[in-house]
Amino acid sequence: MSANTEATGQQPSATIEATRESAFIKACRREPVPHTPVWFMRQAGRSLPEYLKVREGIPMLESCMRPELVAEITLQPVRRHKVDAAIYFSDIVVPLKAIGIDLDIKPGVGPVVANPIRSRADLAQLRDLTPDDVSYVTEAIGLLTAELGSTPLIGFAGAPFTLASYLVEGGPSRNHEHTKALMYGDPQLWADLLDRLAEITSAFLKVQIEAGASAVQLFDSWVGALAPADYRRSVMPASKKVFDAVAGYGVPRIHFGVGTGELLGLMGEAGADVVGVDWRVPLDEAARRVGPGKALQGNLDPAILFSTPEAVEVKTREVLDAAAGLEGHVFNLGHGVLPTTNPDALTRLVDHVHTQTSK
Ligand SMILES: Cc1c2[nH]c(c1CCC(=O)O)Cc1[nH]c(c(CCC(=O)O)c1C)Cc1[nH]c(c(CCC(=O)O)c1C)Cc1[nH]c(c(C)c1CCC(=O)O)C2
Repeated sequence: MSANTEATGQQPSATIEATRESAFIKACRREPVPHTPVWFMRQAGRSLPEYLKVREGIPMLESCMRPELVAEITLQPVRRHKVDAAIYFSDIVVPLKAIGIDLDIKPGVGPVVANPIRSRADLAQLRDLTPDDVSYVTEAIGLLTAELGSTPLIGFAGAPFTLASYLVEGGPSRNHEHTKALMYGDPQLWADLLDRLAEITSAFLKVQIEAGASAVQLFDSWVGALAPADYRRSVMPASKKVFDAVAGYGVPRIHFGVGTGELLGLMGEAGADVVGVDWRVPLDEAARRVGPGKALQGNLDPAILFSTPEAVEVKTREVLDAAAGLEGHVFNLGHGVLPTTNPDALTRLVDHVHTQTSK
């Protein structure tokens, strides 16, 4: 293990202190809250006209490397919607770009990798990530925490499986055929690939926490493609390595994937403090699957926001009722905000959850 991915067990930074009493951090820690905290995956982005304006003419990856722009985009949904946490504006492929992988984010498509990783020789593309590779992240988080005060900033990274899926397929994939071919056909190469990605991901999360992020979310968006036995054997060790690497900081660790109803218990076991749930499994049932000692995050269907305000309130009530007996609940959508969502529906939803749950 390289020096920069060892758990440090450092004292909490000033930012961790400043945000400790926030509803979001308290819910993650399963402590009593003044109201149910709310944030949205993909809350910064194309649903906001102010985002489209500042991004005009700037390619996605370039925008992730400009600290002032990152700070502005990250703050936009906090100002507009009054969400309880900010999420750092970036993308899961940013650390891969930072270590020199030839990739781009194509509008309307997603990450596209020039030279997919499918052989042992291809592994040489993956070198260690150092803080110097992502100095713009440290700089942007410094700007952000100064602005955010007691509002927590969530740092994030892609989990080893989801990153591997982009690297092996060469781009977005519905069936993950090359990824699964490698996973089943060359288990040792697969394990080595995921272990390298776990090292890079751990280093990237540490940079964010040391710069001032007061929680982290590991996105394993596409891992729902796997059966539990395969997850346990071929993915969980690498995800666990990431969670273990940042355990010493004491910041809440959130783990999220889509279509992961059958994996929720294992995803908690991998080391998360908070398990993210998509809209397919009600939160009370998710709590039974995850077991005690974890908070849950979720899980309103993002598509419901295209319906009437009354329908949104009915579905929100269902989520809050299912969450009533949980040890800790962070309200979120079951996946990211869809790009054509009316931002007013999001603002209304934050206010509605706050008023419905205020003690
Ligand atoms: C799988 C995944 C990716 N990126 C991410 C994931 C995991 C979350 C998930 O499951 O949705 C994570 C991500 N990507 C982005 C964020 C921003 C922070 C936030 O507000 O949540 C986060 C957390 C910005 C982005 N990442 C991307 C955009 C759109 C680019 C643009 O605005 O031009 C944004 C705002 C590009 C991207 N990057 C990726 C996809 C699928 C896309 C969308 C492609 C498209 O529809 O254009 C890969």
